[in-house]
Amino acid sequence: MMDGWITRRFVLALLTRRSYRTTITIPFLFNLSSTMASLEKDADGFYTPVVAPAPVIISADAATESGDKKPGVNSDLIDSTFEVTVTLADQQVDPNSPLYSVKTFEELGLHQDLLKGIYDMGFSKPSKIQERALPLLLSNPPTNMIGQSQSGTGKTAAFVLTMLSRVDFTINKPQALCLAPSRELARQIMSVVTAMGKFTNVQTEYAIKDNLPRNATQITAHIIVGTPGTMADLMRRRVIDLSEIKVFVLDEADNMLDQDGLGDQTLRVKNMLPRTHPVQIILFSATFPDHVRAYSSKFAPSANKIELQKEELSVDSIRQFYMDCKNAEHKYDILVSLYQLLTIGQSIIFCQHRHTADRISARMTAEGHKVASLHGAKDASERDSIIDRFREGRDKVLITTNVIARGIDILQVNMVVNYDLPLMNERDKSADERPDVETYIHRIGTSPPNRLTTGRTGRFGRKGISINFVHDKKTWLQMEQIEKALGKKIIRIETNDLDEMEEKMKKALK
Ligand SMILES: Nc1ncnc2c1ncn2[C@@H]1O[C@H](COP(=O)(O)OP(=O)(O)OP(=O)(O)O)[C@@H](O)[C@H]1O
Repeated sequence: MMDGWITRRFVLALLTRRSYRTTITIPFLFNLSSTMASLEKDADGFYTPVVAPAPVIISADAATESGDKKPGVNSDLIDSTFEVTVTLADQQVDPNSPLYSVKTFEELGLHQDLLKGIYDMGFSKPSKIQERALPLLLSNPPTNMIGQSQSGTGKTAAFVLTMLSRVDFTINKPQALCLAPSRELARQIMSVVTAMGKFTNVQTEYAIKDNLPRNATQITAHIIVGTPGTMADLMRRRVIDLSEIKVFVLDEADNMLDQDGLGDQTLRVKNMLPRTHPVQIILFSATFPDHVRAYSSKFAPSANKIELQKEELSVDSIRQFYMDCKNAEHKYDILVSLYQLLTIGQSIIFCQHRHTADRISARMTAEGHKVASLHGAKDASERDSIIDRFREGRDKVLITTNVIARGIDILQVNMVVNYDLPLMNERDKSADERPDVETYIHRIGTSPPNRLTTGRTGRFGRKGISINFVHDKKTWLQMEQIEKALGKKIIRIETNDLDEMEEKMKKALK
């Protein structure tokens, strides 16, 4: 299913392409209408529209900034063509107030220890989304936030900074909770918490499987990052004292709220939050399909909304290829023949099933290739060491399932292979064989290498390519649907001409 929002953006982008390149701003009428009407789930589980107040929409300019770069830092993140749309919850306030935009971290009035942490991470100034999101996230009284921007635009840093700045370090109780869809992503987020909080006294704890002893009685850490099932369990057993919780963050929020996926667990966590005082709810994701978008407004009521969109979304796109394999077995042969290319940088191979990932990795290993496989059936410590080895570059090829399709930030990854295309039925265990376009976007990203970052490939202006394997009419049609939804041609590469294949790919990676 394609997010209509992205399709509309695409059409709009085509119509207004010149404007995007200038400082002219374009109010997003489509978004206006989608935020004005939210949906409510009725007893049968269907969504019906309820009318919400019209938002005030302000747009930041779309100018590309120049100069003021700190060499060696992720400057693409800072200097990018962009469009930010802010929808303020409080319609009485002046949306053009400079209070709602900052150009430096100093303007945010952060504690010196936090500023030190930020600079120590090499950040010289806020990214585009941070410029607009941070003043809103940090303002008092705390207001909920629903934020959407592509992978790698600085969302994690924004919500981590919010959690850290709201913690009272003199109180040894949990004060911020953050949920992510996988332990790998929770660990990645925690690494940002510890890096940014390096000069503070922040205490942290994981709420991920097998991290705490079963008989753990009390967590006193200030910030807890985890996955929804384990977080809910620790809350239910009162291992987490909730009395001082001030912030509740969902990363990859659309995934976390999806009724067919983690939605129930996430809701359980939310329902256990204290009602004695307000808790700031922060939702961030790169994608918000329409049905989740509506639900998210109920989950985080009266939220400020912020969206950042790069002009290239779905228009130019990352280099995407497909290979027409003869049958399922031929996919394996092709993958093996790609091995040299896969190890130029690092690669992630996505499969539909855990057993496929294991089978391919066992066969490739037996044939002398060095690959690793990671999926949800592996035990916790094994998962940690596999992703750590991959992060450190000790393994170059990772064969996996959708478990790490979202949010994993590994700079060296420049190739993604969709050994199996992502399908809707992987999300909801249904018989729905339509392609899952959101997951596809998360797996590979969809913009060209010159955007600030993409999904797993091409982050920070590095080049990246994706290759889709199709092997019959059904898979070909599924890929065609993805192609149509993204509005970008996926180029065929012959599977019988290895030299041409290598040449094309090397050229794409240059
Ligand atoms: N202000 C900044 N200046 C420089 N680098 C930054 C800044 N903010 C974030 N980064 C870096 O940019 C990269 C992407 O940021 P971050 O992980 O916060 O993005 P994201 O939008 O959360 O991505 P994803 O959707 O994939 O989780 C990280 O390596 C981070 O350290």
